[in-house]
Amino acid sequence: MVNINEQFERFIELNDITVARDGRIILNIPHALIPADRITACIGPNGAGKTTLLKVLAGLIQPDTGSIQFSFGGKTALVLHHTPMIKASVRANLGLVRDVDASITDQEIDIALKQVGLDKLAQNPAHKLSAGERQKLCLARAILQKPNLVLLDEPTANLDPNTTEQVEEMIRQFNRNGADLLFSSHQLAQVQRLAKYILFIDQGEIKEKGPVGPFFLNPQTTAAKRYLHQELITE
Ligand SMILES: Nc1ncnc2c1ncn2[C@@H]1O[C@H](COP(=O)(O)OP(=O)(O)OP(=O)(O)O)[C@@H](O)[C@H]1O
Repeated sequence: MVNINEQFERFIELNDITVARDGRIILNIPHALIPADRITACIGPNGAGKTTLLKVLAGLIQPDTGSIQFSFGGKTALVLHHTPMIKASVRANLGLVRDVDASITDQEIDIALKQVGLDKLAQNPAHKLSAGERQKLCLARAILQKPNLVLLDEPTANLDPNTTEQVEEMIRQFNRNGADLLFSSHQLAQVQRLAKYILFIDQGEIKEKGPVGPFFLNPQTTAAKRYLHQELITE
């Protein structure tokens, strides 16, 4: 693992983290500082452990061993893809966020709907939304939680280029409004457009991390070199 004298304003410190499933260790992080003061991308092959890491950071999965410390408030919101919707309106689905924070007002819900461009669809049935609209609804849910750190699992998977651009702009807006983000992605061009920092995960381990530019120019590990090479020829 490469560590270039890193200093983060806000960070998450992981110590001795392991997650095992079916007798196999799927996440193994002896020690890592993960920045929470910028947009960070988590990349790596299928099955590397990216979603598992995001879920651990969001508190959705309890690791089998180890500890996690936030240097800040630690309020996170996790946006997964394939989030199920209840058979009710877009607005009602968004209102479910009150389970997390009962103080969220109707007015805040209206503002969030507008921010993600779903205000015209507010009364439509949420389970009939397109993939892109669904993702925007999930982003609105995250906005309403006023998190310090937003965790996004493949935020533009299965979205067309236009909707991808809209979602990317929402991510930037989130960041401009003061939230920092950690997202996983298989789209390296997107990673370069959005992220300042990279976590490269392979076989459940953070094999490499650092600023985006040097990582793409000069990856240090064989695993990262191989991954970048394969992704770039198929992208
Ligand atoms: N609940 C579970 N039970 C058994 N195995 C699991 C479970 N959750 C994850 N895994 C396994 O752990 C590994 C890491 O999964 P994870 O979803 O974190 O990978 P990923 O990097 O997000 O992959 P992808 O890019 O394909 O989404 C995979 O091999 C997966 O099959």
